[in-house]
Amino acid sequence: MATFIASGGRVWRKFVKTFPLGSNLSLKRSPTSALANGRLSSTSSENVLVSKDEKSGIATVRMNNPPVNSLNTALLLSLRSCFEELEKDKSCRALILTSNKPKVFCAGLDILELYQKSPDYVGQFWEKVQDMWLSLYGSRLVTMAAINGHSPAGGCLLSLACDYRIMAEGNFVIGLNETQLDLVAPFWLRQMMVDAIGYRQAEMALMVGALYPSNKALQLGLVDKLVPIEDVQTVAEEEVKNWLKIPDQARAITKMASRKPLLDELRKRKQEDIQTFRDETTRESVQLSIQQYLDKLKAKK
Ligand SMILES: CCCCCCCCCC/C=C\CC(=O)SCCNC(=O)CCNC(=O)[C@H](O)C(C)(C)COP(=O)(O)OP(=O)(O)OC[C@H]1O[C@@H](n2cnc3c(N)ncnc32)[C@H](O)[C@@H]1OP(=O)(O)O
Repeated sequence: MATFIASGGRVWRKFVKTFPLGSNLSLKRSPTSALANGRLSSTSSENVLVSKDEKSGIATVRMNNPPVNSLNTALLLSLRSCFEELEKDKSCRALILTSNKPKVFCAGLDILELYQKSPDYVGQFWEKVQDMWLSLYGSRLVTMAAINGHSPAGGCLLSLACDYRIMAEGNFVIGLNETQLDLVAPFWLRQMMVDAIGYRQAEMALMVGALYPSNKALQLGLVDKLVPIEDVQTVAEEEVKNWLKIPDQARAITKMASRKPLLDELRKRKQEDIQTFRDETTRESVQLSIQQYLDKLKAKK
């Protein structure tokens, strides 16, 4: 269903569309955004909320998968559908990725999707991670991560796939802590880390599974800007507008020129990457580490 809503001088396109596994993509206003002056509608089952300002062509994509936006199958499918939908939309020029629940941007992969599942299941799950990443990292749009909270592991993956990262100041962490779960970040994730912070720092960070507080992440270049949490969205919108002063075509071609080798490499090695993931995550010792990690998370309370 698609309707157009005119409000406050801007035209809002609103539609609610059902994606596989019952996840929804809806275009609606965000409660805190300066771009937001459309009509608000919501249902509790929506795991991705999207608002798009037709005039500027800036879309805000809010992950809405309580409590911590862990990337389960449904959220991965919704994110991919959403990125592809915006990619096809000729009037869309930029995408801001953020969390609908401040304080946690994304807790990474849903660990339960990796625990006590069949090799086929985890293989299919991993392909959804790959496909979501291919659509975000390979996007022609300006992509901005508005990291309004913790961003470990898969949350860091999402952030690194964007063109620019703005993070909330304070006691929030970001990084690739895979080794702490006895997991090994795949080559395409490791490469993004190297590209962001350089070989030596990435090598150390990946080996020890480091999670950095936001000020250290800024110092390393893992994020590009730190702002108070309440300003993350506004500053992201301002930053996007600066980027949009550059002609889209030249910017997008330049982006593709630098990202194509890694995109092509994953496309070529997709099945091998899935096989590795299947074999490793279902290994008994890794299952035990995942179980211990889950227990640790629960015991936190
Ligand atoms: C050669 C070998 C190749 C092998 C291939 C391996 C491939 C590697 C894949 C690489 C990519 C990504 C890997 C991952 O993303 S793994 C996930 C890692 N994530 C984390 O370590 C984060 C864990 N969570 C936290 O640290 C905290 O939750 C938080 C994000 C800091 C938020 O803290 P909070 O205090 O606000 O919330 P908290 O009480 O901890 O959590 C609330 C409930 O949510 C549950 N939960 C948290 N995170 C996850 C998660 N990632 N998956 C599933 N469930 C999660 C938590 O247990 C609480 O549940 P409950 O309320 O107690 O029931």
